[in-house]
Amino acid sequence: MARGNASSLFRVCTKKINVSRARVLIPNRYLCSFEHPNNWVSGNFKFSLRHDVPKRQFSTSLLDLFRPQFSSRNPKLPESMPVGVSKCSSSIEDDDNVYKSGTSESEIEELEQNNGMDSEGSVGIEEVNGNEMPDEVENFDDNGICGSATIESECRDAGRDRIAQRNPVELYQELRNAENSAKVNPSDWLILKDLFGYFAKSGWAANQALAIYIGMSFFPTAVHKFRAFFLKRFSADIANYLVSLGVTDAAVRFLFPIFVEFCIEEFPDEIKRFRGMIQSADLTKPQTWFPFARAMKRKIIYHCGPTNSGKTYNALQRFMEAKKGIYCSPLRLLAMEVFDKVNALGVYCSLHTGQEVKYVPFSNHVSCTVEMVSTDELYDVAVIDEIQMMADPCRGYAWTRALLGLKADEIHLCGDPSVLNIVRKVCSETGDELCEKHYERFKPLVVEAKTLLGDLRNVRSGDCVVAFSRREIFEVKLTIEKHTKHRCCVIYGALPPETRRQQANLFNNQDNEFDVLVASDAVGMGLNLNIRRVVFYSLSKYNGDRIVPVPESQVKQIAGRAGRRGSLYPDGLTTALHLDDLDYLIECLKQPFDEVRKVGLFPFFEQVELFAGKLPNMTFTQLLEKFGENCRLDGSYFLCRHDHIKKVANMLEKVQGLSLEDRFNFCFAPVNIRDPKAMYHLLRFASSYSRNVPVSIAMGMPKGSAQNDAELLDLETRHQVLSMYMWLSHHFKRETFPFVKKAEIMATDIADLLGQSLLKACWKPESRQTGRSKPQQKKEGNEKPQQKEEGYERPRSLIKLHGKKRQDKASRQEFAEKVAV
Ligand SMILES: Nc1ncnc2c1ncn2[C@@H]1O[C@H](COP(=O)(O)OP(=O)(O)OP(=O)(O)O)[C@@H](O)[C@H]1O
Repeated sequence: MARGNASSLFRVCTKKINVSRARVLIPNRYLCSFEHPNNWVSGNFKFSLRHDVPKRQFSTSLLDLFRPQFSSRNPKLPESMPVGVSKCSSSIEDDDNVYKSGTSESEIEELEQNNGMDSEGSVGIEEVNGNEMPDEVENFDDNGICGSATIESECRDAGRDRIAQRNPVELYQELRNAENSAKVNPSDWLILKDLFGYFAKSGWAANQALAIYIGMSFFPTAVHKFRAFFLKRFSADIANYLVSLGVTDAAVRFLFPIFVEFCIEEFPDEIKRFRGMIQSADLTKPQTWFPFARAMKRKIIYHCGPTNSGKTYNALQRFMEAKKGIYCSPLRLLAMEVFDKVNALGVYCSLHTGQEVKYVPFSNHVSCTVEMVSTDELYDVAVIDEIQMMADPCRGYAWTRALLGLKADEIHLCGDPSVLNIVRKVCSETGDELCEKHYERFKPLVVEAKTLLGDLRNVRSGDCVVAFSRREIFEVKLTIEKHTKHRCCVIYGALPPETRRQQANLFNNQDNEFDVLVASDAVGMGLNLNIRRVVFYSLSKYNGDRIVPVPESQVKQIAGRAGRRGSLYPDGLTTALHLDDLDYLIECLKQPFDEVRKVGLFPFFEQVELFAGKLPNMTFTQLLEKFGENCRLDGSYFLCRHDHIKKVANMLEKVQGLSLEDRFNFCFAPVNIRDPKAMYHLLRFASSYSRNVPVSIAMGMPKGSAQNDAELLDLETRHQVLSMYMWLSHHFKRETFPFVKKAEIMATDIADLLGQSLLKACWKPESRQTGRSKPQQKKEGNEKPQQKEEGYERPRSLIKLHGKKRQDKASRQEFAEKVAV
């Protein structure tokens, strides 16, 4: 089931044991529901409990309310009302699947025979008309002559009306008490059978069934059993009525309340189970998860502006003035920077990241990564940097948690305006006071129209060339160093923070030949760099699935790194390598920030544990899957992506002896899931941990710095494994990870070796996964990648390709129109 779909399906307000009111919030815009039998209103449909039904959580007496709407005669119910059969669930299977489970076709065949049909299906009985002619009915035509056909049809209509108006609870009781079904002719029988097939596929009915906790996956089985029940017991007048409606939404709507009664009686266990599961996957009202923060009177100060406008500087001033403060960083690297900077200014500050805890004696301040924020401690001032990361598909939940849960009198948020509106909304829900401070860039960013004309020999001192893959970064470095006098530092995500800092210092320092920086998008946050000009090598990147244009917000963030106040180059410039990309670059910088409508959430372990209690015998991976499908969220939140968590969970399924909590925690370990070596080590760590034996590092130090790219990749992996070991030692029993000190030393040494290796790196890059080629961009038309004689492949402008595609389409259309004329 689509996650979004499931998440907002319904909310049921319960009152003690009985449900007094159920609100069905169905994302189907066509779906109408009712508050009053006689009012055709779109809105919520109310379930009211019969008080005479003891110990029942639901009753469809409430459905009396909307019985009239099921009548085809209800003038307020348009006959052709779009019921909006939605693609509600993958579990609404096709007919075959539906009827495979539960009662078999042979049972239905038996019923067919009971219904007077021989094996060939021919009629062997009289036709049934269950409606007795009402005595008082007299029907005369205009000439005063009694017309028997008219009377008959009128009587049938009256009978149908009676059925349409009847209480579904009574109808259900009648069905239940019936011993046999009435006899109908084969064509009517087929209609009835088809009707149930249609019912099982009805998105409307499946969605409505959720209100009584019949889950999407159970719905087809429930309908199937209901069909068997109904076909064994229906009365002639019900059959007549249904046949008159045909295989239509109106017939489904008529049957639905009877179906509800049937489900409540037949499936109490399934209903209870599903209800428990849904309630335990409730992520609505996340502000209520932090009662202590809610009890405080917090002041939120939003420092809102583009990059390089002094937001963090001002927030940090308040942080340092406070008696007790916390700074929450998006990166380990930035947490380290603030830790160093603040201590250097004489404010004792500790450091707390996933991998390390550096406690500075007498410190009241802490610089931490946002995931490590404590929502138990009290602070005077908290700073949450890069608050727009609340909308990050994977890590957004950490910012949301920090904003909702921090117990601080004053919380400073630094970020661009994209989440301003949603922060306003959150503050109105939490009751916090919000104060907005708007900033402008110190100096405007200037776009250089000339570009590098596709030639990397045009780089200049102070340039930062931005590429979006490790391979491209090394290709660019190689080319620049081969064909110019410049030397390049590199910064990319897989490098340890220490190495990134070392490379940044090398670049910032004017007393060496390293005057050009080649970096990935990792340069967009955290580092203070003396960049004169940001040059985009390309404006497209691989998003894990395919190659896409770099999002505007990211282009802005990266370009904004050029020209920092107080640096050698206070005036920032930006451009692209190719002229083709210039338009897109300008467009991105011109665009206002997109407004974010939803921010991330992820359940705490306790929530997953509660959920697991409702679904025993499920693997952890299945649990995560189910949680994702069934969790409920308010409109301003989304459930963060957890593919990587599921991948780790899946790998760890075979490890016996891990508790649910262990599994949950292991899944958050920082591991590159695309690196098989790192995954292997994680599996090894978990296996040792589960056996309660000391977890060994089982990895030696390399002999020296890397001589080629394969060795460089190996160093990167080794550092990641050590970093993971350190992380685990802080999240699990320390004694099980006794070699953490050794891991720290090794990690520092490897970071050094990486730094040394990068200084002399002049080799062709390799792929981390041997045998897996890099995703190829599909060739368009006759365009061939231009091969520069110097030996690097000219990156093709995806933006231009998109433009060209549009142009081609337009000219093809034009041509087709001309031909048509
Ligand atoms: N009032 C100030 N006095 C001195 N230096 C300042 C002042 N304000 C900002 N700076 C300096 O300007 C640079 C940019 O400031 P800051 O990092 O606060 O910007 P920002 O808007 O947070 O940017 P980003 O979003 O890129 O982090 C920093 O080097 C900072 O030290």
